[in-house]
Amino acid sequence: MGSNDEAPTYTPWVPVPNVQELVREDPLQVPLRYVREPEDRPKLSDMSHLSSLVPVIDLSLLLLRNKEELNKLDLACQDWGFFQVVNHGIAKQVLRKMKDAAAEFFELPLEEKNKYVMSSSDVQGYGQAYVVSEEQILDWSDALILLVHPSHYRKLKFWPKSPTGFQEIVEEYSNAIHKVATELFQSLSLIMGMDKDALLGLHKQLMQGYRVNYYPPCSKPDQVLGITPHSDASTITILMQDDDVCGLQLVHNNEWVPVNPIPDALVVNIGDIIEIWSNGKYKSIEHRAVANDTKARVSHATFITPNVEAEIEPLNHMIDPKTKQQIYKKVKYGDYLRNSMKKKLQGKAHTEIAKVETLA
Ligand SMILES: O=C(O)CCC(=O)C(=O)O
Ligand SMILES: [Fe+2]
Repeated sequence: MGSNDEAPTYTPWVPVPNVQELVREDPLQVPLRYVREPEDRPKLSDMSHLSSLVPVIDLSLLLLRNKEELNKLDLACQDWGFFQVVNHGIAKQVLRKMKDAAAEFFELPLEEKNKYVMSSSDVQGYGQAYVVSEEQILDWSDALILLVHPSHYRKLKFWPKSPTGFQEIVEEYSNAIHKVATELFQSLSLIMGMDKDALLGLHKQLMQGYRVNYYPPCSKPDQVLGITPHSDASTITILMQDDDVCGLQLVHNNEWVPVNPIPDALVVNIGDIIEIWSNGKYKSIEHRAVANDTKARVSHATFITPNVEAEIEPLNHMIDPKTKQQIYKKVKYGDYLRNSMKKKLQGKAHTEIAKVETLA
């Protein structure tokens, strides 16, 4: 990791094939290194009725400090670690422009996209992140990852110049998401028993990363995963999904529950850092994406995180005064992030570094 002024890098990654290109060459091939163990394969039976259970939060009500909505948020963070946000105030046109620009980018020829290819020692750029060994089973997806805030972390050489206006729309979309994130932080601060500005302050200087995931269609969707089950090493993640292609699933009561898109809504999930600050009261839930055999899916994840220099530990007032039991210990966010990025995605394994060891 570099000094305070340099963008985090952390890697190196093992280079692997471009999945979109594999499918372009032969839509029927599914190389063995993508095939999951039987117990990890998705059941593609229709579970979409469960999706309606995922909480839906109205941000305009949160901004009015509506008690019922704050209560709903509290339960969503405890029971689900996930919710969909409606009335978030971002113009449909901004969402549309971001979706169109990203879709156009992924349709470019490989040599054009490879102008922005992630080098093996970086987290920014176009490629396949979290591949750390030749042996690991690979995800059925490609991604473009950009650090957006703080702005001196931006490496503009990775910001696509094509399609025209891509950089401007990333900026506009990211600013709009940033506003939603800070508004959500106010309500999260309140339900965590703090002053409305407390969470933002705990970030020191907030970092924001943007990751566009591209999941090509797969001829054997029941044998692969678009993205391996994981929790996010963020404070919160704000995800924009396609309006008509499903794929995201979360764990709830030991079942994989799909999070089907509500048009123009945003999906928010609680990341590991809120789980740590709240000493486990609010959960960073494992999620994954499944592939389908008909249509490519694109998702846009914005990771909001503390500064690499910020020290993270359970908030005093969130530790039970009777038991004083602390699940997590103090960790520097940069160390936490570096640890999580040098491992393959594997559920919540990367959170162990912040756990208090318990005597067996
Ligand atoms: O594509 C999705 O729905 C999930 C993406 C995701 O979990 C991530 O980028 O961390
Ligand atoms: Fe995620």
